[in-house]
Amino acid sequence: MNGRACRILQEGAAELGVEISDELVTLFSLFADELKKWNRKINLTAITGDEEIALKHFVDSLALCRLVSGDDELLDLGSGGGFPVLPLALVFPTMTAVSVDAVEKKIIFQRHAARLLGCRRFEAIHARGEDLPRMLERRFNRIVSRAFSDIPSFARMALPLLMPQGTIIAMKGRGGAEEADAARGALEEMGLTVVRVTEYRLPFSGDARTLVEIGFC
Ligand SMILES: C[S@@+](CC[C@H](N)C(=O)[O-])C[C@H]1O[C@@H](n2cnc3c(N)ncnc32)[C@H](O)[C@@H]1O
Repeated sequence: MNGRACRILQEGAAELGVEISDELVTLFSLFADELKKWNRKINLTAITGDEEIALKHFVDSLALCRLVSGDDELLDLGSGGGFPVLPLALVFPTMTAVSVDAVEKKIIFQRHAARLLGCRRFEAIHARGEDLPRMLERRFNRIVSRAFSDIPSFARMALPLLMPQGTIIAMKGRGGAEEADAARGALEEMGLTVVRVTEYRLPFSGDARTLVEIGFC
């Protein structure tokens, strides 16, 4: 990752209240290089430039840091090239992180990247989210997704995997608050409610972002 991208990562994360040490910058840089290398052969992401990766994948994913912790058992549904789960696993090495995607080559990339980056408490599973409750006994206290599906479909998929005190967090762009409002009826039918909606801007670009937190009624 070039010098400007490293600055975007560190300064952008700092704006979101996340400190990225020089050691972590090296790991993120390694991650970006592998993402670019694999992306030439398999389609992982449309975001391919260093600065864009730093901002739209890394900093964007790290906005979740304010809502998760190193004690969490986190599940990322529809994680693609590993977002937001791998940046979170890097910042919180004690977090137990499980990543799921329906496309096997993306999961193979994530396993490779996690090994390279030393994310020991990370597991990537090739599956459809709908099939997970039949495949896994374990449950999670944070279930997250970015650019995955509409809120009711995501919540329906996450619900059987959620611990009683847990929360579901949807990372949304502009219009996330309206989407959360429109989802309230469907969520109530599942025994869920919107706990909090946080609107903010992505550093540097100023793009609108929304975090929608959902919990049990
Ligand atoms: C638009 S991508 C977003 C990837 C990543 N979360 C990100 O923000 O960069 C959506 C991902 O969800 C995966 N996906 C779609 N439906 C799925 C399902 N039912 N179960 C698991 N993964 C699914 C796709 O394979 C794809 O990688």
